[in-house]
Amino acid sequence: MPHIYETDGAAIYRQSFATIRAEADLAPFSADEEPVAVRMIHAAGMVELAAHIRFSSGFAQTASAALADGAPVLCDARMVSEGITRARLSANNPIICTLNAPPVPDMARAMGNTRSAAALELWRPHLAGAVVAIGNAPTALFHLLNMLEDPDCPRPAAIIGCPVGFVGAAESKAALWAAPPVPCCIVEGRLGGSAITVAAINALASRAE
Ligand SMILES: C/C1=C2N=C(/C=C3N=C(/C(C)=C4\N[C@@](C)([C@@H]5N=C1[C@](C)(CCC(=O)O)[C@H]5CC(=O)O)[C@@](C)(CC(=O)O)[C@@H]4CCC(=O)O)[C@@](C)(CC(=O)O)[C@@H]\3CCC(=O)O)C(C)(C)[C@@H]/2CCC(=O)O
Repeated sequence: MPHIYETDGAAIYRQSFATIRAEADLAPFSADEEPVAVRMIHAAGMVELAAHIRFSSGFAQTASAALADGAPVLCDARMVSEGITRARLSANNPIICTLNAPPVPDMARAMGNTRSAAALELWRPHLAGAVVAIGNAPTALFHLLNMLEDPDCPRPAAIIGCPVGFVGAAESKAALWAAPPVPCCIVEGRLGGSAITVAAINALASRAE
């Protein structure tokens, strides 16, 4: 007997989002934040994620407006940069991931840091007004926060800080949340990851359409 399953992509999305809205506690989110949270939950397949998502005041509006204005999206990993749905970005926004740029391994050795962190040094010319999407590397988020301690470092418009894992993820996000240099979104604790981060960008980009 062949397996019977839903084959209509739009119907699958409709059913997923209806399930999330029925099962997740979305009450803490504003009207601007809710579609972003729903899409992050969708990417994680986990309605309990809702309890760990935090938006600083004005984040969703600021990030959406920056995307609508053509802000670059700066990504820590290729998994993030490749996941962004280009068609949702109405302003042909540059999507930049410097992780695999040729100088990065030498820079990392010289800095005594990871490639993920060293790659952010190449963001400097693109940082002003950008939307930052960190979905993998805790060291990238820590390094960004250190860069932004310098008042001369250009400011991004908004930061999605959702690195995942057991070493530095919770701590880097707690540091961002404790003193956000610009509006930000985090997933508290060990949870996070590239897919959740991409989902947030894709939701914010859709709002800008
Ligand atoms: C310590 C690292 C962690 N990586 C995690 C999870 C995942 N990483 C994947 C992949 C394919 C990549 N991770 C690198 C970014 C690589 N990962 C690291 C680093 C060693 C250090 C980062 C940090 O601690 O901040 C980092 C290398 C570096 O020097 O910066 C990656 C570049 C490694 C590589 O392939 O060379 C690569 C990114 C590729 C890209 O997209 O551009 C995973 C898919 C794991 C796998 O391959 O099995 C997975 C993806 C998770 C996600 O959703 O993004 C952690 C868990 C973040 C971990 C840091 C914390 C910890 O608890 O260990």
